Amino acid sequence: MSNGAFRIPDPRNEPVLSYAPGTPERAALKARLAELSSREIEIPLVIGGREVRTGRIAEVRVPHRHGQRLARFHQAGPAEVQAAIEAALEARKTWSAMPPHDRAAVLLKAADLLAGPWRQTLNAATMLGQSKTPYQAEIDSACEIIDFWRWNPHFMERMHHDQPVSPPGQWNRTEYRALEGFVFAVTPFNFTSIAANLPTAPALMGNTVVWKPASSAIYSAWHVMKVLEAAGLPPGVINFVPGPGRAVGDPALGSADLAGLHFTGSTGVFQQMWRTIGENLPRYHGYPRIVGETGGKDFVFVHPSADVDASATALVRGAFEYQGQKCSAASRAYVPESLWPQLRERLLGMVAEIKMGEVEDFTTFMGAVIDRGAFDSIRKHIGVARASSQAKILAGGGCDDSKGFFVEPTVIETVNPHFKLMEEEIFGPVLTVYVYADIRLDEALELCSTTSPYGLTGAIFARDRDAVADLTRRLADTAGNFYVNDKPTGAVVGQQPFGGARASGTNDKAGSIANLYRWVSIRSIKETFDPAVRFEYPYMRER
Ligand SMILES: NC(=O)c1ccc[n+]([C@@H]2O[C@H](COP(=O)([O-])OP(=O)(O)OC[C@H]3O[C@@H](n4cnc5c(N)ncnc54)[C@H](O)[C@@H]3O)[C@@H](O)[C@H]2O)c1
Ligand SMILES: N[C@@H](CCC=O)C(=O)O
Repeated sequence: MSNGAFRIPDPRNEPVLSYAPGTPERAALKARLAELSSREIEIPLVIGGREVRTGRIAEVRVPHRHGQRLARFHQAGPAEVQAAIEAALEARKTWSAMPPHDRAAVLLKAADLLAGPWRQTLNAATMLGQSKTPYQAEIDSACEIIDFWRWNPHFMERMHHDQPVSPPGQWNRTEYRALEGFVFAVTPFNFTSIAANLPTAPALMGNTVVWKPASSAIYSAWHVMKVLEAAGLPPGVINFVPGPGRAVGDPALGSADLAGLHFTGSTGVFQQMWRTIGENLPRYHGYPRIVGETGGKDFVFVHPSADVDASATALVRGAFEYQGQKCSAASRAYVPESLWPQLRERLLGMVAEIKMGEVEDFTTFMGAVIDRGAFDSIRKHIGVARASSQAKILAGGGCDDSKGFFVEPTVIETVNPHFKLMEEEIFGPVLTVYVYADIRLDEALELCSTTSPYGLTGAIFARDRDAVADLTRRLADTAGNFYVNDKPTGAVVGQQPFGGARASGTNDKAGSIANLYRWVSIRSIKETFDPAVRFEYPYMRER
């Protein structure tokens, strides 16, 4: 493998299109939505570049109109996983040896295709398959993927430029080799961009990948695969193996050739996979790299000096955009009693204006939650609040699954800072607020820091600079992505590298050089130009 000599085009963030009335992108997106919605497709596995049909079929339905089937997809089992591993190992022989700029070119071209002719296909697929509004689709399935595919090549170039010193007579080199084996990428339903990044970041570094997308996001994942193929990704570099978690996960994690796991999803699944890897350790050729970004119980902490309108807006956007199904979503808030009457009025006023419905209606702010399982789990959590004397539902609380999986934006106030809904990830449009006495600010900060096991995102609102500095320091371990006077969602590649610690993951920051370092096995090469030809050292001489 050669590090090559090349210069990657300077990355820039893809502009977010507005989709305002009269814009060409709005017309193009509507047309694509109509086209995709009008026909059902069949989705195969892709192993070694070949489509594979297993006949073990599952369905993709539109979450906001579950009577509509979008696709039927074939599911992998152990035999197909084994075939995918073999295809990955075969492809590794040429892909890992390919000059890095050639590998980068595939992603750069895919980014251009997505910024251009493929943009509305992937946006429409994400809207239909995952119930995202045009804006939520645009920031995810267009801009964030394009950013990953432009910034990661730039980070790879920076990495390759990091070389050791060479004293006279020597040349020391650092070679950034691919891991030996295959990388298993396992992706969640809620971000098409994460589905695109988890297999492609290791692939960029020369690895070959077995990719298991989430069953509830197969439709957009399939289109990601098609963009990559259109960009010239060679067969076998990324193998697409949808299927039930364990049916795909167990044989992949049990393979002696497992070199890495690139996971995003829930904390429980990640911990189970880590345990399995630990148990399988004796059979692996090496120590698999484990990168996992998982759940959150993300907070907004409002200081008595905060701007009320800005705090309320951040709570609404942070808690309810994409139906609260972001790992970064604001799901607990700490508000001082001095501001609560005003803040509650602003918050509930905005919530009352939220329109929820079919996302093809461009006036909606929220769509449906992903599936029956999510709907039932969120409804159960709301039921806990309804049944408790320690909590009061201030807005929303309604759930309706007659046509789609709709859950109203829900605001709950609790007098118990350890109420279940202040501690557990719900992954739905539910915000729980704890009102603290202004004079007990210190205690409230301590609660904020220690209440949940997670450490993903958090936001503080304050105008007083001393307070900003103090809260930033005191909440240092609470969030891998920390926001001052902004909502805790919406990280941008190249601007706010994303990831959390504590139970939220390994914090390897997707879309950053830190993440790419996890997908290389460094070789140090020392070349001596004038090698020693006698074994004695000068101190051994008599004179
Ligand atoms: N921290 C982050 O960056 C981040 C980003 C997005 C989502 N998330 C988290 O993801 C969760 C929501 O996504 P989800 O519902 O898709 O998560 P999930 O854990 O249910 O599923 C994630 C993936 O793991 C697969 N899976 C499940 N069991 C498996 C097994 N035994 N072996 C192999 N694969 C298995 C699933 O099929 C899916 O592809 C939330 O907890 C959210 O906070 C975190
Ligand atoms: N990176 C996204 C969250 C990804 C998790 O779901 C954000 O910053 O809102």
